[in-house]
Amino acid sequence: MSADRRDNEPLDTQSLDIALVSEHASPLAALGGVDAGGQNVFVAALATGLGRRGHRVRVYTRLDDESLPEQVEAAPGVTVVHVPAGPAEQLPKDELAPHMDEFARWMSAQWRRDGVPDLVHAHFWMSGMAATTAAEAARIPAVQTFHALGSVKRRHQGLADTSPADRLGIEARLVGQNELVLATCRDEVDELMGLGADPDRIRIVPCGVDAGAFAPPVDAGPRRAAGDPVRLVALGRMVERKGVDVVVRALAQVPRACLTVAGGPDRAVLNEDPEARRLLALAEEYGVADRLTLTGRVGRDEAARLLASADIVTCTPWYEPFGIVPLEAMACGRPVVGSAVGGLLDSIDDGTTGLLVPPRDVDATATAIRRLTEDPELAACMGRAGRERVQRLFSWERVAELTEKAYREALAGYGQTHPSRPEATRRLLAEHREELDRALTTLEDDAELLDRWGRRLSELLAGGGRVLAAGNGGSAAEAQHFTAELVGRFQGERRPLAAVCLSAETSSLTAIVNDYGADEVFARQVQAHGRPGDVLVLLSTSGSSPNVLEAARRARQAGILVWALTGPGPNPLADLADEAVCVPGRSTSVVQEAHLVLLHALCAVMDEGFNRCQPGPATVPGTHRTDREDTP
Ligand SMILES: O=C(CO)[C@@H](O)[C@H](O)[C@H](O)[C@H](O)COP(=O)(O)O
Ligand SMILES: [Zn+2]
Repeated sequence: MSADRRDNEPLDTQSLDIALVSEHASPLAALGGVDAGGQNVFVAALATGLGRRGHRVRVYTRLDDESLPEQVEAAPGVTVVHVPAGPAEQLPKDELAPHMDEFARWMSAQWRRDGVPDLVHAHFWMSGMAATTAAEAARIPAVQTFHALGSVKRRHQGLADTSPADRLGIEARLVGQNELVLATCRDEVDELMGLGADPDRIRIVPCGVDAGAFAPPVDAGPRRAAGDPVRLVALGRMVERKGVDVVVRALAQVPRACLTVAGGPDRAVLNEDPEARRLLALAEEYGVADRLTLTGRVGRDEAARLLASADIVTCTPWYEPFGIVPLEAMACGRPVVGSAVGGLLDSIDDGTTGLLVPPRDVDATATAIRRLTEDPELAACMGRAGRERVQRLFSWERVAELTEKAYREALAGYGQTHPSRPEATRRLLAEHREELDRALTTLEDDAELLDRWGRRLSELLAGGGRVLAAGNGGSAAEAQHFTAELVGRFQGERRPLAAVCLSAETSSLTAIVNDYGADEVFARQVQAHGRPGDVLVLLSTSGSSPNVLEAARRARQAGILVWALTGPGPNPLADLADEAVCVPGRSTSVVQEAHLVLLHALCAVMDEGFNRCQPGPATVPGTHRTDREDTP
């Protein structure tokens, strides 16, 4: 249900209809318990959390297997929608961007069919491409979580970065297009500002951890006898930037420690993995090979058990957008030695729940590990503080709550800058009225002149003289409106008066344009119909239309009085005319409307003067209706 349709419900409590877009990372992978990446877990936990808070959540993810149904009810209030965009097969992430337009079109059509959500929240830059396109068409706010930024990846990976070349530009554009950008940590806020983000439109919503699945061991007996080796655990993908080599090198300086590295490909093929081989070779080189174990891929339960079994969890990446492992380690009640980068700066409370060390600094890493191994009390205390910290700050419930708060702010902000259609029209009318009001107020300064014109007209017309009027476009209509008031009647009965609208003479106009050129259209008619002493009323908002200026010149040559109604002065027509009223309106429409008010006022003054010169009803034979006051 879109916000437009619920204007009466308070924005801070109504349940929301939310679209999450996660183009490559389906929450079903995480909800099904299959090994899933960080974004799958995040989107699944967020969707479930929002569903639990009473919102309707639709998660849009790419159909990458044609046997999948279009929609899956994934959790209470949560539907996963498979979007056909590109081939229905798994594609590398770097090949998905060209399919995002199709993704947006399909999603827009589905919204038209099944209801437009209140807002859309995209995860990762490519989802943002689809989400912002669909949001703009549906007039709803878009919110973006990048999870990882191309600029950071490029900085750290250089040529090894295989992202599409336009990723950085698109991320910078998304930063401006979204109502709010959700950063997962303070470090990301700085990165976003580097991309040009307005700090007022960034909110921090961290990643969360399931402190039920990741928990300290139930058996809390004595962990380690004096002299037992210290157990270090590192968990993560088997890639160089995770910096596990730093810990391998540090082992040489921490004689009693052994390191278990979990993650990467299946154990069976681990020795084909380049990073695994590099680590093993390094361990040989440093003489610590007997203290290094690589387990290969582990499931979630196994990962939780491993972390809980550690004395210290190490997490020493070169860079890390957020980093979920420190949260999982803290949830397991373990102290963490982590690099002082990215999200780790927020998740690890340095000196309280773990120790931060500069990235790629072997000596500092070894020192930190030794400090904790030499002081098991401190390590235990940090472990307890870590668990308390994740329960307080990094629960998925809190993530859902912070996200919901951001959504409501996005909706309120969007409501200010993108009012609903009737509201926008109401504002337009109010602004127009104000401008018109200002213009009409200044007309009161011209009361004396109008009065003079009115009296002059009544004398002229009573004495058999003639009024000519002309203008272009809207002003042509005003001119015609004016002459109709004179030839017909304005408010009361009187005889018909001689008034000709030159811009209403279609045959003459076309013939003159055709035979003499556009500048002559009014001038030639002035020559034809005007007599010395007559009045020519010329209307022009710009005061500079050549055909109107030419008419003014010709009239003055013929001894015809020229009165001009124009927009803001000075202008050429006002200069050429005998007298002019220049309306100080900014818009043409206000000037035109003010001209009509002026002409009606002129008719009123004229009628009043005319009736004084020639009192009594119309003297012209023929039928006339007295039940109507003003025909035009
Ligand atoms: O009514 C409008 C705009 O509100 C137009 O038709 C407008 O009158 C035309 O563009 C005229 O050609 C403008 O001429 P002028 O008022 O500058 O002499
Ligand atoms: Zn107009």
